[in-house]
Amino acid sequence: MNVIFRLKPLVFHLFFIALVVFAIEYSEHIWTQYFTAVKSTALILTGIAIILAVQFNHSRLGWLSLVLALYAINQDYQFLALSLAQQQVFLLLFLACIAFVADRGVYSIHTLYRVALVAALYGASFFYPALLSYLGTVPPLPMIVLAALVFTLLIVRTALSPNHSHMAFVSLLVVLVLQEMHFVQLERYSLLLVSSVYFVVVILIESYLLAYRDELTKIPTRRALKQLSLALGNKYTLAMLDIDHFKKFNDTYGHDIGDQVLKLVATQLTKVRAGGKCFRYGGEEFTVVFPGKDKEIAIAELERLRQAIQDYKMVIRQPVRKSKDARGKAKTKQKTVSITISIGVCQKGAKQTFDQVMKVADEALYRAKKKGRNKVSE
Ligand SMILES: Nc1nc2c(ncn2[C@@H]2O[C@H](COP(=O)(O)OP(=O)(O)OP(=O)(O)O)[C@@H](O)[C@H]2O)c(=O)[nH]1
Repeated sequence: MNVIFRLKPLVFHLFFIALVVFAIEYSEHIWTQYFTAVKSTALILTGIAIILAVQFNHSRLGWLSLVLALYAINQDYQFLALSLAQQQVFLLLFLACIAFVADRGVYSIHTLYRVALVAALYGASFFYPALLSYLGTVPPLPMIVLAALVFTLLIVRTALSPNHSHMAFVSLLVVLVLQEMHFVQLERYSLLLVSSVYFVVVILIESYLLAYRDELTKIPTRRALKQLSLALGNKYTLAMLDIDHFKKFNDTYGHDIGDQVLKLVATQLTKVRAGGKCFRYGGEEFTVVFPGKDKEIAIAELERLRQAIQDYKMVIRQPVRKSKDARGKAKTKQKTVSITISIGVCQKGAKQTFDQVMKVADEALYRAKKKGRNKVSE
């Protein structure tokens, strides 16, 4: 179930690339008159994709753009000395490998490793037909089998680490297979156009998420809160939330369990109703903003959240010191703990700036702590 949830954004990727592919395919007859313009546009966009990939540390998408550009240019100049089948094998193998290496800076030794990888895959695809005839199998079945294998690998990789780059690899593979099966018939430069537009979008989305979404809790960051503050009207209520005795929790159970607590609280906060928007302000502090809402509505909702977090029983596994089970593994015991949060609320007053509203909410939070914690204060 969790795996399906992780792969959910892949549907949007496939939908987006299908849209771009079919839009280009169905307008290709118009474009053919301007083929030189299509070529130049595809190459320019590939250049932009590569520059963005290098700039925003998405080198794998940069490498993929470069390989696709070589694949397209090879149509005119045949410098790769590979048959069509060999080129397809090369692309499939490259997709499989690039998904399993990390994004690395271009000005590092890793660039040499990537060049070596490309050279090794070139060799592998060169000898692929010889290998097939040695094994006695007949194309094109092995190509489809290879594609299915690579597809499985990419899906596993995406499920393990569901980022947009991995989803882009899967989507591109789907397009290549559809192309191979003649469901779509894009010119190579049109394919390059599709992939470069797609990669630019993916790099921009990834960079946006990096800046505006918290890596640990996956909720918007303080920077996103600042952004929202510029768009808020004159009426809103803001709450500052802080986990109680979090330092003690960290010291007792360790930083990893502390991180789990942060994730748990964030998950509960994302269930906020009444139009509330939650943010990780920093450390163990969160902010919830209710645009257009009076504080009475916000307080009722915050009370509900406070109660929900208090009622949630978190199970912690702790190693029992020096005890081992029959297989020699360290024994663990389970413990259930409750987390509580304190909340300070402020409704924007006339002429109050966003920073002033935050300051007042922070002072209210301080009072909630003083009153014994696990409280909403205004
Ligand atoms: N595990 C983990 N701990 C963090 C993170 N960010 C901040 N902290 C810890 O949060 C703790 C904050 O502690 P304090 O500010 O003293 O507050 P507190 O212990 O919650 O006490 P009260 O707020 O008074 O109830 C510190 O120990 C930080 O190390 C994080 O991302 N992960």
